[in-house]
Amino acid sequence: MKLPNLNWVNQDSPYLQQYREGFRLLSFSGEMEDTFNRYHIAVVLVRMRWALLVALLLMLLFVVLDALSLPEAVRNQTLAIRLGLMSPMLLFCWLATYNRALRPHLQLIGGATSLAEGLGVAGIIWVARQHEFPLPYEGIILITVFFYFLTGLRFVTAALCGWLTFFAYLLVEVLSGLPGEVLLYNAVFLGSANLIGCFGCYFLEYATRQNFLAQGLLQDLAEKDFLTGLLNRRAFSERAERSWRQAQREEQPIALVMMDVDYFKRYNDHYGHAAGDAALRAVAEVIGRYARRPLDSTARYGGEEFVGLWYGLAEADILPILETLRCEIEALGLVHTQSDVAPVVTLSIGLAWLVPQTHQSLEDGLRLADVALYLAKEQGRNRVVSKRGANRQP
Ligand SMILES: Nc1nc2c(ncn2[C@@H]2O[C@H](COP(=O)(O)OP(=O)(O)OP(=O)(O)O)[C@@H](O)[C@H]2O)c(=O)[nH]1
Repeated sequence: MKLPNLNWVNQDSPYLQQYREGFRLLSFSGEMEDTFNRYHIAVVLVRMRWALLVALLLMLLFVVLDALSLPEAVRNQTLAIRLGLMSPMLLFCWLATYNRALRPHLQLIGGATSLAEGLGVAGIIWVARQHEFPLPYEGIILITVFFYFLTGLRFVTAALCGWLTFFAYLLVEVLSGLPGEVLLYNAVFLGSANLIGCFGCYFLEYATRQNFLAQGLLQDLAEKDFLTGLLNRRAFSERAERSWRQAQREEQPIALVMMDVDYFKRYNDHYGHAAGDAALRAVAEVIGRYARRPLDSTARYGGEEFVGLWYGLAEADILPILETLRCEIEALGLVHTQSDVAPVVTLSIGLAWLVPQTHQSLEDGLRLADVALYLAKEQGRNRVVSKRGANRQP
């Protein structure tokens, strides 16, 4: 798959790294595999549901067919396998697709169900051979196609089910004394069905993984600042709006923070643009570590300016956090001989702390944070200045 403009994706994006590493063995590294599992289940869920429902209906059709056409001895045992093992497993798996708690385990449940179906058909063939009833073996090919293409099983699970069923069938026929040349033909047909299934299933899963990475890359391209990997201004505004409205509903305080690297123009002029970029990345890496909760966010606002939102913290709690952040930037020790404040890169921080009122907008909050930042610059830089919004404390 060729994706355009990957240069504009943040180079630390895990999706980009995985894309470059490749995934021929159908496995992603670390946490990404877990994220993919959730994505994959969401992608195949509807197909899986329908496949299981159709399989259940077909099973009922075969029950009727068996009841009408098989001799009694074969019929009883066959119906016991269909109604005692195969149908309940299909039903359980189908119901599991509707249960949120079981959904993460659908590969396992689907694999166990598929194997039960495969071994069930092999069992039915065994029963028929014991009573010398000429039952056709093609049912096992039907089941094999079902494993690979309809159940939504991933390659490894589907292949495991397919080949275990294949060997179970061979064992049944060998023990039943099927003539060698017939056995050879059947084995070649069933083996071919498995091979076709393996190829198809591999490429299906490969394409699903490609789509997953492409979606991740597009999302990074749309939401992340390509230099620092923090959220960009637009994505920040979206998230901040959500947090802002929630704070209005729940009457919770919000800390809106503007941060600006001190004397950064001089830094650029003295050390060069590349060094400036590296400094911005280092500063952003620290800032990004300070917003870990779901409603908090930090972003690059533009140039050497960053913005942050912390939800539900009292002013007395957010101030020490920002002070620690400021100290951590100083402690990076990025030498800046041109700065009037310190011999290293420093950060000025403006905090607007407020409980958003219904008449106030996010822009009002950001303006207040900007005023606080201006004061921080005016008062000597490398400091945190706080401005409280004109509202009551919760
Ligand atoms: N290296 C690099 N520099 C950038 C980037 N974006 C903006 N800048 C530079 O950041 C500098 C911002 O300078 P000013 O806005 O004058 O502010 P300052 O020099 O930091 O001064 P104070 O904010 O008053 O402390 C400019 O020189 C921009 O060229 C970037 O992505 N990379």
